[in-house]
Amino acid sequence: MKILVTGGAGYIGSICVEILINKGYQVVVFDNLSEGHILAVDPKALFVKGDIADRDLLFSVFAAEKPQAVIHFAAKALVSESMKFPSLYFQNNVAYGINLLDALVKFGVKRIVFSSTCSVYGSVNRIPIDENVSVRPENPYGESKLLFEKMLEWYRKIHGIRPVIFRYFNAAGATGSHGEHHRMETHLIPRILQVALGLEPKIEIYGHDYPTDDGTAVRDYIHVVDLVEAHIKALEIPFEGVYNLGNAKGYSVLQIIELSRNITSRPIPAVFTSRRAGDPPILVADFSKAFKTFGWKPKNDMSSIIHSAWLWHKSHPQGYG
Ligand SMILES: NC(=O)c1ccc[n+]([C@@H]2O[C@H](COP(=O)([O-])OP(=O)(O)OC[C@H]3O[C@@H](n4cnc5c(N)ncnc54)[C@H](O)[C@@H]3O)[C@@H](O)[C@H]2O)c1
Ligand SMILES: O=c1ccn([C@@H]2O[C@H](COP(=O)(O)OP(=O)(O)O[C@H]3O[C@H](CO)[C@@H](O)[C@H](O)[C@H]3O)[C@@H](O)[C@H]2O)c(=O)[nH]1
Repeated sequence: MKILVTGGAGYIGSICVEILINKGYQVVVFDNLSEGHILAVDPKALFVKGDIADRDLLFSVFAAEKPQAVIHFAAKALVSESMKFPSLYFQNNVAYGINLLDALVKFGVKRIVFSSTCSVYGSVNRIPIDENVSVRPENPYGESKLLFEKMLEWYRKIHGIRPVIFRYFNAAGATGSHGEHHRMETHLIPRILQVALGLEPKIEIYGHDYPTDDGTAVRDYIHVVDLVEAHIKALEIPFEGVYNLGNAKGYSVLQIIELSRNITSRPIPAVFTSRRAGDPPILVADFSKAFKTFGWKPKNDMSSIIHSAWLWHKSHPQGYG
């Protein structure tokens, strides 16, 4: 089976490509390298440097390669950036995405797996969050993902596309060869590990007045390999719909720092600063719909997530260079 992976040079996409190739899939990666890295792309995949804004190039790749399914990771994916530059998010994640949806229709590709996010929920009263909780995004990033979900639903009704929408909670962790490397790293775990490696002096904790046990924000971290397993199931089993993917366990920023100190045996200095705009206080998944529908559940706990990330950061202190 041949799969087109948009954003396959990025963090989650490159690990998905690695695992797809190991399982014997043929893979075409389509990525503009705005954030991803060519060295993150498995050499057994066909790599096309392109932007999903480029409708002609995208259509020519569909015509030449005839993929049977698409996994759509390509996106701008930072909550904080979206609070400064909403236009980037609506353009990249919504407007340009229309080219991809039209390509599915034109070339008769029915299957698309879409990377959505728990940011569609915003601040919620009920924890853990299941898929029936009302969606009220609190940042343009979450809104842009919700808009793409809605477009998928219309293409499903009108064109018979069979979408699977995965709302990931916080992806983290690494494989032996692939890990998280963003040019301007903003994510909590890689930043903590940069401090552990001595590349940064301290970790800033954004906010200590949240309505949580220790006052810092709580997230549900999910191992990237567990996320990828759900995508493989979506290629192998004909289910559709919207599914939360998380660990169903919340960890505060302080708890993540403490666990990282234990795992790395490094001191990891930390300081409190103000809240980051757009960040909800608590996001924790109820993933029982995914379990009931296609038998998915995460295998990795918080310690193994941080441990795998630590091994990768130690062996790749400059990431992909
Ligand atoms: N990392 C998380 O915790 C998380 C959580 C929820 C959802 N997601 C979603 O998962 C997906 C992957 O996230 P990630 O953390 O790997 O991000 P990433 O930034 O590492 O990867 C995104 C990739 O898409 C590429 N890209 C961006 N815009 C493009 C365009 N217009 N045309 C072609 N390529 C383009 C980038 O170069 C990059 O390689 C995103 O859609 C993100 O919204 C991520
Ligand atoms: O230096 C830092 C970095 C982060 N945080 C906090 O740590 C938590 C996690 O932040 P981060 O790792 O940046 O992830 P999120 O902002 O939660 O966003 C990620 O997780 C979302 C799902 O929750 C995805 O949709 C996004 O694409 C992905 O970037 C948040 O409360 C941040 O305020 C800090 O306190 N200090």
